[in-house]
Amino acid sequence: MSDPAEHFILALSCPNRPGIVAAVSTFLFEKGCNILEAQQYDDQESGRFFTRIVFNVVQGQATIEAIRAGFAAIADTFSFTWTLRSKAEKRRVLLLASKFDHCLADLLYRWRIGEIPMEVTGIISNHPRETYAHLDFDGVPFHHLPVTKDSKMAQEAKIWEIFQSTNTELAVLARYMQVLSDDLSAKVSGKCINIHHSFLPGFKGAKPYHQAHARGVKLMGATAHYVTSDLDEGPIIEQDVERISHQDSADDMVRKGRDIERRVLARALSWHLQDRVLLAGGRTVVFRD
Ligand SMILES: Nc1nc2c(c(=O)[nH]1)N[C@@H](CN(C=O)c1ccc(C(=O)N[C@@H](CCC(=O)O)C(=O)O)cc1)CN2
Repeated sequence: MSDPAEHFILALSCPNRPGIVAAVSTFLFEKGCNILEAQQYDDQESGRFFTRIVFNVVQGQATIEAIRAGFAAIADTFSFTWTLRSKAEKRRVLLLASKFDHCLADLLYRWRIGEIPMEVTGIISNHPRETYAHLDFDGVPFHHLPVTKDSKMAQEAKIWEIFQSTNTELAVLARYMQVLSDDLSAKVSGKCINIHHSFLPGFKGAKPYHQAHARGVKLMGATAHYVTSDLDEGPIIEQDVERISHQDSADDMVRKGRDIERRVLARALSWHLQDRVLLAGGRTVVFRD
């Protein structure tokens, strides 16, 4: 029997129609489950329904495996795209970074203090370990994978080999400054989050702060999005901005930008790991905490 203290997260989307909530809630009730949280959204534009339900088992002997097996029948009936997992399950995350380490350092700190529960399967960088001399990688394998135009395919093959061999579920580009090929982007589709250092759509590419400064913007920001083969075009998960002025130099913007990038990426990663982010075509539905 499942321990009532263990909470489970059901996240699903499907073509919208009457009876979805009734079918799901009745199934959970009949399995002795109690709904603890429920958020839902009807997307009129796409005609799709989205919901995230947190529940525990309070009556009967149902195990999560039995609940999963029983739910599959309903999922077929309603054409659900769904996930069901224990809230206690730590997802396996691979971190990638380049020269700038502020997002990597921030995620490692939040992980070590337990703010973001996850298993860090490794750190990959196209720069050597010395680049992060002041960071604590204790217990985390570090992979220095330099890359050039000629070695890109071979380097990406190593990234994918590490992703697969470590049973990684999510890659995080924590200011990893190499554009992933169409092939690798397809392989990690929906399983790779990038932090872009501007408020998209805005200044794309490797140097958005300098573009923003030259343009004289009064607001600057950062964007966390799923990675697709279209550079900086993936479904947006989270964004934030800060007001700046004519007194802010490009370097000031880079400094202020670090803080925005850190908090936006941490929020996006945390929500993804809690199954709060559901893909909706080229967009996302985010059931924030
Ligand atoms: N397939 C994708 N790959 C990556 C994305 C993405 O959206 N789709 N985002 C980037 C991150 N990024 C901006 O957020 C970015 C990084 C790097 C570049 C770029 O032009 N890089 C040059 C090399 C630069 C260098 O060596 O310093 C290049 O790759 O030729 C643009 C945008 C991560 N990958």
